[in-house]
Amino acid sequence: MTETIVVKIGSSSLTSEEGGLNRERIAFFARELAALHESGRQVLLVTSGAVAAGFRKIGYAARPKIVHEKQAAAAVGQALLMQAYQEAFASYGADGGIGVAQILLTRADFSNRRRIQNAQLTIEELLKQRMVPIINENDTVATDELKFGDNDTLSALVGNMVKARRLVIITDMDGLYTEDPRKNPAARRIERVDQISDDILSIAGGAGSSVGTGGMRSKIEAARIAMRGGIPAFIGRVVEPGDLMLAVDGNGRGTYFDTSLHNLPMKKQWLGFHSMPQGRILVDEGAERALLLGGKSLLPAGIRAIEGDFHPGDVVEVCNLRGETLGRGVVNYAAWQAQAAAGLSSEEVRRRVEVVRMEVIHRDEWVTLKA
Ligand SMILES: Nc1ncnc2c1ncn2[C@@H]1O[C@H](COP(=O)(O)OP(=O)(O)O)[C@@H](O)[C@H]1O
Ligand SMILES: N[C@@H](CCC(=O)OP(=O)(O)O)C(=O)O
Repeated sequence: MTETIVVKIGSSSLTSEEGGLNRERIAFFARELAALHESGRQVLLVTSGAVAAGFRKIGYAARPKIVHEKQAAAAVGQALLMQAYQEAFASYGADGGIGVAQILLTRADFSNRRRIQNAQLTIEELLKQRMVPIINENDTVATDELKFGDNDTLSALVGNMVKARRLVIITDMDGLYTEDPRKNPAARRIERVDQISDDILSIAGGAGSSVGTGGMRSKIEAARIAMRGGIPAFIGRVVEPGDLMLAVDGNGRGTYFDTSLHNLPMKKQWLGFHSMPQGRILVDEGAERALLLGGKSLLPAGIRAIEGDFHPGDVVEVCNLRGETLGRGVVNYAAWQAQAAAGLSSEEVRRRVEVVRMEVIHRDEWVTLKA
C-alpha cells in the first residue's frame, strides 16, 4: 500500500519575525517534499504562515493580536503562501511540475461528520491524482473559542484521517528538550517518547518566537492525538537537503513519538477527538484497569462521582480520581441514573435503579485517550 506522510511546517520555519515569507525556505521545503513525493509516497502538507506572510502587506507593523486584524492578515497571506508553494512545486515532477491544492479547514468541520467525510474524500482523490494537498486553518471563519490557533492539532487530526505512516512536525528546534532550550541552554534533547505522561507535558513550554503560536506544548498535544490514533510522530528540524527523508525514515534531527496502537476507525476518531462531552464520570482504580487494560465495559460499581447533566446517547469523559482523562464513551445512563447506581453491584442496580442496560458505557462505544 502507498505510504502517506503528513508534514506540518510552522510559521517560525517559513517567515521572519519582521513578517513576510522567506521564499528561500519555501523553495527548500518544496524540494524536500518533492523528493518524498517522487519516492512514491503520498504527501500532505499542513502549513502555517498566512498571518505572518500577510501582516506587513496590509501595513501592520507587527503580527496583529486583534482577531479581525489577524483574520485580515491571514486572508492576504494565504494567497501569498499558496502562490509561493505553487511556484516552488512547479520546478519538480513531470511536465508542469507537481500540482498543489488548497484545503482550508476549521475545528467545526471536524465535529460535523458529513463535512469531514467530504474533506476526506476530496483529499483521497487529490492524493490518488498525485497532487499535494496544502492545508491550513480557515482563519477567516474560525472563531476564537473554536479555533485550533496553531496548526499542530490540525496536522494530527489530518494524520489520523488519512492514516498516515508518519506525522512530521517541522519546527525551529531539533526536538523536545528537558526544558525550553531558549531559557536553559543546558537542557538535553529527548530522542524517543513512547508515552506522553504528565511529566513530558509539563516540560513543554510555549512559543519561542513572536511568529510561532503553539510552542512545544501544542506539538506534544498533537503527538499525543497522533499516537492515540496509531500514527507515529516526529518533531524536529529540517534544515539540510535530505533532512525530511531522514526524518520520515527514522533518522531525523528531532524526537520520535512511537506508538504500538492501531489506527482508530473513523467512528472512534470522531468519539475521541471531535465529539462534545456533556459531562464527566469519575471512576476508581479497578474501573480504570478494566477500561484501559481489560478492554471491558464500564459498570456502575467502579463509579465514584458524576459531573454535568447528560442523557443516554450523549458522550461523556471518563476520568480517574486524580482527574486524568482516561477516555470518552457514549453513555447508556442519564446523569441521575448514573448517580443513583454509582458504586453499586450489578445485582443491587437491578433491584434499585431502573436501567435498560447494565453497562454505563459499552466497550464498543468507548475510546481510550490516555496515551
Ligand atoms: N521543552 C522544550 N523543548 C524544545 N522547545 C521548546 C520547549 N519548550 C518550549 N519550546 C519552544 O517551542 C518553540 C517552537 O514552537 P513555535 O514557536 O510555536 O514554532 P512553530 O512556528 O514551528 O510552530 C521553540 O522555538 C522553543 O523555544
Ligand atoms: N493559521 C495560522 C497559523 C498560526 C500559527 O502561527 O501556527 P504555528 O506557526 O503552527 O504555531 C496561519 O497560517 O498564520
